[in-house]
Amino acid sequence: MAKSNERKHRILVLGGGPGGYEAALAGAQLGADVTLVERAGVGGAAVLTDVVPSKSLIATAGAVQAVRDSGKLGVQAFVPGAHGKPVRPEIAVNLAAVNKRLLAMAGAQSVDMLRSLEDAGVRVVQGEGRLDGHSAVLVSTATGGTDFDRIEADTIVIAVGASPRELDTAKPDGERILTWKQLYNLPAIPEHLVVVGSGVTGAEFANAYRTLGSEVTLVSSREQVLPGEDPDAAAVIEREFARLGMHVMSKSRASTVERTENGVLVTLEDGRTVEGSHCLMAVGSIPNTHGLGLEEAGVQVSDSGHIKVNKVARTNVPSIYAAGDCTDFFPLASVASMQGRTAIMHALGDFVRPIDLRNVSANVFTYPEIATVGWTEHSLADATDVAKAVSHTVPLSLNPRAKMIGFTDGFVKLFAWEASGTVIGGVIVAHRASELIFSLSLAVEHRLTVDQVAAAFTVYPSMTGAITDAARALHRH
Ligand SMILES: Cc1cc2nc3c(=O)[nH]c(=O)nc-3n(C[C@H](O)[C@H](O)[C@H](O)COP(=O)(O)OP(=O)(O)OC[C@H]3O[C@@H](n4cnc5c(N)ncnc54)[C@H](O)[C@@H]3O)c2cc1C
Ligand SMILES: NC(=O)c1ccc[n+]([C@@H]2O[C@H](COP(=O)([O-])OP(=O)(O)OC[C@H]3O[C@@H](n4cnc5c(N)ncnc54)[C@H](O)[C@@H]3O)[C@@H](O)[C@H]2O)c1
Repeated sequence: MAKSNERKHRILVLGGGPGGYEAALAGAQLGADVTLVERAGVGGAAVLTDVVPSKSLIATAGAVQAVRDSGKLGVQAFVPGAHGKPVRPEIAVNLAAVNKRLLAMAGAQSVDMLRSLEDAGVRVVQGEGRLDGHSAVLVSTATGGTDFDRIEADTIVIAVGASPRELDTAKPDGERILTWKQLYNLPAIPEHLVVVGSGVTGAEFANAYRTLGSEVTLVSSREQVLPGEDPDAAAVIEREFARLGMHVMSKSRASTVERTENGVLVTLEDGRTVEGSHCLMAVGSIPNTHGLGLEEAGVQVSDSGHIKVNKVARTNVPSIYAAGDCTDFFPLASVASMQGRTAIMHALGDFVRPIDLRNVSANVFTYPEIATVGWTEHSLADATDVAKAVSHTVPLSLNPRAKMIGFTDGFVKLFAWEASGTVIGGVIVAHRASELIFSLSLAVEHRLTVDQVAAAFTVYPSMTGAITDAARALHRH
């Protein structure tokens, strides 16, 4: 903490998403003089267009799915039809109301976060920032607009996020050909949504819109959807997509997407075509680092434009740190926040723990969800100089709680070093897996052994029972 006659450490944060927000709060907490420059709204893309709206839409899809699934538990809904014959009521989703709800929620969360920053003493400047050397930022009204401020700082944290990647041959028009940021203007459920890209974004939206009532075609460039995920988990999701009646076109790349009179025409590289009413482009993101003055400031970026940072979020320029999707770390809100906080702790000489990407937990919000932490099947297969690992999978069809509540599609898979029994990773495919993975995150972070995990009590009956079952199965004499 600075004494009253000392000049405070000046921190300038560029971008108010999870990375920048957390950096600014940490700086204020440690007594620094903090300014945050944000061009759109505090909370960033995470709150305004990406995580919050998408997970709220998915919550609505989950409610629809729960009503549909309730039949399995003996719940029936009938209304009297013609001649008193009972008929099943249809589920109707009012997308305009859903979108209104989620955009209002995102806006309110952004305002709450702005207030928290201001209450903490952070100065928030609305404008577009770019570096002016390695210890100042120029702020303008917009890209190419009028500069109205120049702010000097001892430490700069760049947390400018990323934007949807656009293909020249499939330009989004905001009406029929859409990025995920433009989905929330849809007045009604699209009749037939063609989703291009089967990464996490594509899979989550394809699942949600299918459940909400759209016909959905998923154009997937790979053999299996969700190529970055555990192959057994991706297989469960593919089965679920098939059960939902989604058309998944594997090993198919879209080459062009065009408007037709009433919809869209997607042409694949092999010449096949798919017609739909709308197309969602989910082909990845590009970092918002162009035109930021990084090169002039001497900051190293990768070929893809991501800022290179170390485990304490520092770039090669000592006064400049970077956090979140604009860096070469994992593009997750949780990682962005951790990097933002770590950057400030390091810059101000506080206790800092380098970020270990190996321990990050993540979740794909499909139905069922896929939650992961630590080493995966892919990373173990790619690593050459590591000890031998073992794994055990418990299908949820064997778990009493899963059977009772009717969610048996999924499993718990645990990875451990064979010699020591240390838990090194896990995959949970289950309803609300995101809420179950934390116990495995603790085990991985604190290097618990399978026997230590197995020794903890779980509630009977519970889904977490499958975690201790898997740990018990990995016991070595
Ligand atoms: C559809 C979708 C769903 C997702 N769901 C999840 C999820 O469930 N969980 C999860 O952990 N992650 C999720 N992610 C990833 C998550 O959104 C990102 O990892 C997160 O937003 C990164 O935070 P950030 O701070 O780096 O950037 P952002 O949230 O992108 O914020 C960057 C901010 O910087 C501002 N900015 C940019 N350039 C400038 C400039 N020159 N001057 C001033 N301000 C500027 C922007 O306006 C923006 O507000 C999802 C991503 C997508 C696309
Ligand atoms: N639940 C979450 O936490 C969540 C949700 C969404 C995104 N994210 C984050 O965002 C990251 C990026 O995910 P993403 O899905 O947006 O991008 P991605 O880059 O992971 O996936 C894009 C996919 O599109 C495919 N593709 C590219 N061009 C294509 C074409 N012409 N035709 C067909 N397919 C094509 C690529 O092969 C790739 O599989 C994730 O790794 C994750 O970290 C997280």
